[in-house]
Amino acid sequence: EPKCNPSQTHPQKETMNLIVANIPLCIWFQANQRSEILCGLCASGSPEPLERVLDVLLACGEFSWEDYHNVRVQGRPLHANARHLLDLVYAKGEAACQAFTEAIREVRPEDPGRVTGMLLTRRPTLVAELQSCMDGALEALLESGCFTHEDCGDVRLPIHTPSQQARRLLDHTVFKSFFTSILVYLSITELLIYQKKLRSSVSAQSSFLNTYGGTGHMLLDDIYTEGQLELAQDCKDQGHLGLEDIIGTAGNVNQEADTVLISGDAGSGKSTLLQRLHLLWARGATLPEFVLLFPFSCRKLNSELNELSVQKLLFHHCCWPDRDQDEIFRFILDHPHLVVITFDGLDELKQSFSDERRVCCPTEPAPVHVLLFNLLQGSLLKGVRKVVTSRPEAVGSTLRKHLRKELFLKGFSPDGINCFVKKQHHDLSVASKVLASIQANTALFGLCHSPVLCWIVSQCHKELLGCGDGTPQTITDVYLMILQHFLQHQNASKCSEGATLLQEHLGGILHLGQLAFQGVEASCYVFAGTDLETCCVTDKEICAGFLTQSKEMSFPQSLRYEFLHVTMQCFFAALYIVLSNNTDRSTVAKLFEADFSSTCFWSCLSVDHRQGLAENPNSQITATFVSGLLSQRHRHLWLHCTPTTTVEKKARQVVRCLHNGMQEHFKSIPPPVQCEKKSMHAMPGFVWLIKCIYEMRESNMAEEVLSQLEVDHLKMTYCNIGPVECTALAYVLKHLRSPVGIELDNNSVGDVGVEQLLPCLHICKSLYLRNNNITDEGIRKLVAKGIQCDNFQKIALFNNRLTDACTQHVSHLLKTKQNFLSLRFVQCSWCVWGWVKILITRSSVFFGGQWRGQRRSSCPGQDAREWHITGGPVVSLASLRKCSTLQLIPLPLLHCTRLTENCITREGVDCLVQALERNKRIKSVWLRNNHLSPEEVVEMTRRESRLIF
Ligand SMILES: Nc1ncnc2c1ncn2[C@@H]1O[C@H](COP(=O)(O)OP(=O)(O)OP(=O)(O)O)[C@@H](O)[C@H]1O
Repeated sequence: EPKCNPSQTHPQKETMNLIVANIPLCIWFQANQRSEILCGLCASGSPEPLERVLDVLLACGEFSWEDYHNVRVQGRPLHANARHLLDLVYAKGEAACQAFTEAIREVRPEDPGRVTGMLLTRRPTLVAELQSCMDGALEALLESGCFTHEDCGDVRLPIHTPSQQARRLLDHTVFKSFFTSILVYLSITELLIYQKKLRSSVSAQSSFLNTYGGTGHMLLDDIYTEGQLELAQDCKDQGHLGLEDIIGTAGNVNQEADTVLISGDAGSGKSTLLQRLHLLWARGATLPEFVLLFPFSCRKLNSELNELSVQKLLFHHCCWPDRDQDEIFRFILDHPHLVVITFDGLDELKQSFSDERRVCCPTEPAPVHVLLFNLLQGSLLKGVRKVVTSRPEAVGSTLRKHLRKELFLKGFSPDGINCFVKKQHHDLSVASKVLASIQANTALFGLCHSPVLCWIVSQCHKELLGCGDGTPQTITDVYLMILQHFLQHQNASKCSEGATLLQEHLGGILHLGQLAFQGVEASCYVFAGTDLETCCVTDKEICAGFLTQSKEMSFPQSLRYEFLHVTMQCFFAALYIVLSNNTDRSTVAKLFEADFSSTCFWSCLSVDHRQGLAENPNSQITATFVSGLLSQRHRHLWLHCTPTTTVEKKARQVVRCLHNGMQEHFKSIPPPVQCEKKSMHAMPGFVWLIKCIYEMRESNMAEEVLSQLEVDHLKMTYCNIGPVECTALAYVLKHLRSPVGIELDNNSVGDVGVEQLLPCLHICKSLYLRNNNITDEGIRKLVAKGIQCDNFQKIALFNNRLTDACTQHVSHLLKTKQNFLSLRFVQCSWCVWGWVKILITRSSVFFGGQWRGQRRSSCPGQDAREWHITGGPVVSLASLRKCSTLQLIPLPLLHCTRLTENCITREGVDCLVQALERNKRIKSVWLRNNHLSPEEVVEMTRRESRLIF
């Protein structure tokens, strides 16, 4: 066996260096490195590193189950298993070696020699130290699962003296995992005590949900509902992602980077997701491999004006070690991969990300944002895993290059909405009424995909159930509902509504509005008592429900407040803009300036002031609310609050801004290249303007704004379009004068979004919905409407969640709509019979990559050769020779091996020959091992030389 001397430089580190040095992998695998890799995999005595490498190799497909079992032979010594693994990897060639090195990087095993070595060299001192903390050490080992009760009993045997017990414990540790060694190490230092303190403080901070602050406490455990978390990169078959995947290996794109980004829209649940992660870590229920977790909120970091070192930042802002600060920090520096730091709400930081100022020394003080940026880049605390959340608008390319991976949080799924409402209302009859009311209004159902809106809607169930036909349609409607809800709470005895209610509370609304407005202006979301005084916010207004006390660790003495949610702050800022006479006349215009860097308040700042400051996505949300509040539908509410002429003037300003904003986009459309269609590639700002127009819900205005849009094709790929945006798009685009192609690939349209798009299907020539999480139900609704729309002639649905069940709708569409031109499906989970059903209908159908898709999705674990494409289906394939555009035949058949071993009979080959007569593009068709006699093979080869038997 190779000798593993813990005091030497660790072989795994060497391995890493080699990988970095890019030595050809096969050479690297040859004998001279072998013993070092072996030692790296086995030095801890635990099979864990080897097993984790195997997990990665299995997951990436380099190893089959057979390989796995060949390596992991129970009862065989660990070194023998590891040797077998190396042999196998080497035998498999370069690709496997590559995957193996990646796997080692993924697993990045701790330097076990270092810790076990430390236990060895410090053995005499440890024996002495352990005697005084034996109980704590055993408790921790038992709790973590590293020791069993028998192990503890063995250590504790009464025949042993205390020093013998300590020695026994150390002896046991040598044969256990690396984590056991770490725990023993923690036990004799202050670390274990610090970890406990940190866990309990993280648990205390994350047990309750903030939004319920003013309306009663809600335990996170009782209300947490899983949201839809997806990898940003186009990862096929990624399936459902959970909390552990945030740090897990799935979707890693830059192995050298430490930072994972979770992006999502306002209210999509990013903070709540992190809160859940913190709570579960504090309980030891997730990320057990991380010894310390430090949670930060960027919103709160804004108020730290002193320069700090990283050590101070961690200890001062998260949890203060009562003793041995330096030793604990040393542990963090020495074992970075056992530590996670989370930063919630990067978009709320006053400064935008920059990698210009480098700080590499952990004791060097620097402004907090500089520390944060250096942590994210890995210049500080390299190896510590960082998880950061942000709105997508606030993430630029400079940060992206430092990301290990990016995940998108897309709010609740339809099932999630169901589950959340039931958790919110224990009375089942109320829950079902609320759900029925939400489902009856598809616009509202779309809105409820956003957790914050779902929370408001279900919080205001009385208002919701009492509003008859007038249920909320827009985001502004939902926020007006909660405004009314809280105001009515204050009016317990009186029963005023609408305009009267607002008039009665105008003073309070303006005070809170001013606070919110100034906050949005200055990217300030936490308010001190003095801020409240400046805006004359009274105690009664504080208790009205819109504000909640901030859980600020660094200012425990002084009370600080936040709005229930930042979108609530934007709503109050919008109310202030609409109702106050004290705002600048140009406020509305500035709010709508389309270019983000010159939006709103941003442009009020001098250039010097702007430098380094973050852009403010909350201005756009405020602008959306201003549009809604100034719409015709809501103007009656302000009758008694502010002169009608002022409101009308502001409304005209909004309309003008929207009009101008759209014109800017239209002007950016390049003239069409010869023979190509005129196409507009919309930016997220365009979608935002569409949402503002929808909030106003004024048909004339929408029609007028769109009258100047002359394009054949509207491309809105990667624009973060979900059901809410689809509602707005359909409302606005239905006013287009001539039919267009609408490309919505790579968004989160889903079935609910598809339903929302139906009102504009009549002006839609083609609809591209690739990669949009659409199921058969969505297709059913799309087809039902599509067959009534003359212009609708083309649909692309690659990479959705379609099964065989939807093929009947597709064939119905093809049969019913004689003018349907093109249907594009790739990577759908259809089995071959589903395809056949469509194939036998008429049309030009593009089936590129279909076989691959089937193999991956609908027949997991099966090879294409196992499909039974018998004579019947081939007849159907052949029948397609009558089609006008024969795009489909060449593609699947070009991969000719695909028809090998498919039980094809003479009848099938006959049809194939006829089809091939019309198709000269196919060079060869492999038909080996089908159901043909030797005579039939000879005959067919004579008839068609491209057939290979
Ligand atoms: N997974 C969830 N389960 C239950 N409720 C949730 C969940 N996610 C969000 N919510 C509700 O929605 C509210 C807003 O969510 P959260 O603050 O997490 O969104 P966010 O994406 O961080 O928003 P922002 O970007 O504006 O900070 C929460 O306070 C909570 O009431």
